[in-house]
Amino acid sequence: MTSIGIFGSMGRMGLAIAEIAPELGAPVAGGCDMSGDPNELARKSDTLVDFSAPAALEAHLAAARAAGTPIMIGTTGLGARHHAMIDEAARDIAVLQTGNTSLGIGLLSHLVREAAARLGADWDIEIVEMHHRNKADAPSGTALMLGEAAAQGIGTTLSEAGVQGRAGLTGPRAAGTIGMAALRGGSVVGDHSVIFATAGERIEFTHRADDRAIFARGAVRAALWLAGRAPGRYTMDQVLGV
Ligand SMILES: NC(=O)C1=CN([C@@H]2O[C@H](COP(=O)(O)OP(=O)(O)OC[C@H]3O[C@@H](n4cnc5c(N)ncnc54)[C@H](OP(=O)(O)O)[C@@H]3O)[C@@H](O)[C@H]2O)C=CC1
Ligand SMILES: O=C(O)C1=N[C@H](C(=O)O)C[C@H](O)C1
Repeated sequence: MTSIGIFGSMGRMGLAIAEIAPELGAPVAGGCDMSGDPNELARKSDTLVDFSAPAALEAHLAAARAAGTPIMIGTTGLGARHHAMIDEAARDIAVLQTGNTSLGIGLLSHLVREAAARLGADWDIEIVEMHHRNKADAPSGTALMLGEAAAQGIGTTLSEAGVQGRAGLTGPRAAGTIGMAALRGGSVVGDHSVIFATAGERIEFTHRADDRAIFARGAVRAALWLAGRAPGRYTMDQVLGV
């Protein structure tokens, strides 16, 4: 049996993963949070998941690398610096990072890319997400993934086309942009809508997460899939086969 070590084990996601992993045949080797030794956890685990915070990523990757243990990273709010660290670690171990481990979002990313490519330049693209009041980062990692998929569909990148929130005298909407808005409140697990709007009609793709179990299941599946893989950076598409 392949054992899983959990970085961020006492958090919302860490607890959900600890509950689901044994049901999927993976015993939990242990967990680690602000206190605890990442190196010890990496050594005693066959595969790792990280649902903690960007500030912890460097230490978690170093521990995984030193132990030669694959790692699935679900933490969001990562910047270019963090992605460079992940690329570097992927030279020595199998690594997968994604802002959303659910099957629904895996499929939705493809649908959004396809819709953006087929609808063409006269359709405006807007992304709205809502999460619980305790979420630390905005926009969500998922919104950024969906934004990147839409940007690919229209032949650009999110850093070129993205517009984060709007306020004040913004003037008319600039053509070819992808607007993003983040709402926070209550206990919302995670809602994402991608809206395609043109004169006289609108298409809306919405995914609603009702339970963190969907993320936990995907994370465990990905971590098990990574076990025994050659070093490299893998994607959730490869795990889900969507
Ligand atoms: N990819 C996906 O599918 C999903 C990704 N996420 C992402 O996962 C992350 C965690 O979410 P969630 O579980 O809701 O958050 P929580 O705040 O509930 O949990 C975070 C955990 O990480 C630990 N932690 C925080 N900072 C550090 C640090 N510097 N070093 C070590 N451990 C640390 C916390 O420990 P302590 O209690 O000691 O502070 C806590 O156990 C977020 O980035 C979130 O966006 C969430 C859901 C799905
Ligand atoms: O913090 C959360 O809760 C979630 N974070 C991920 C994100 O940033 O997209 C995934 C999910 O939406 C829940």
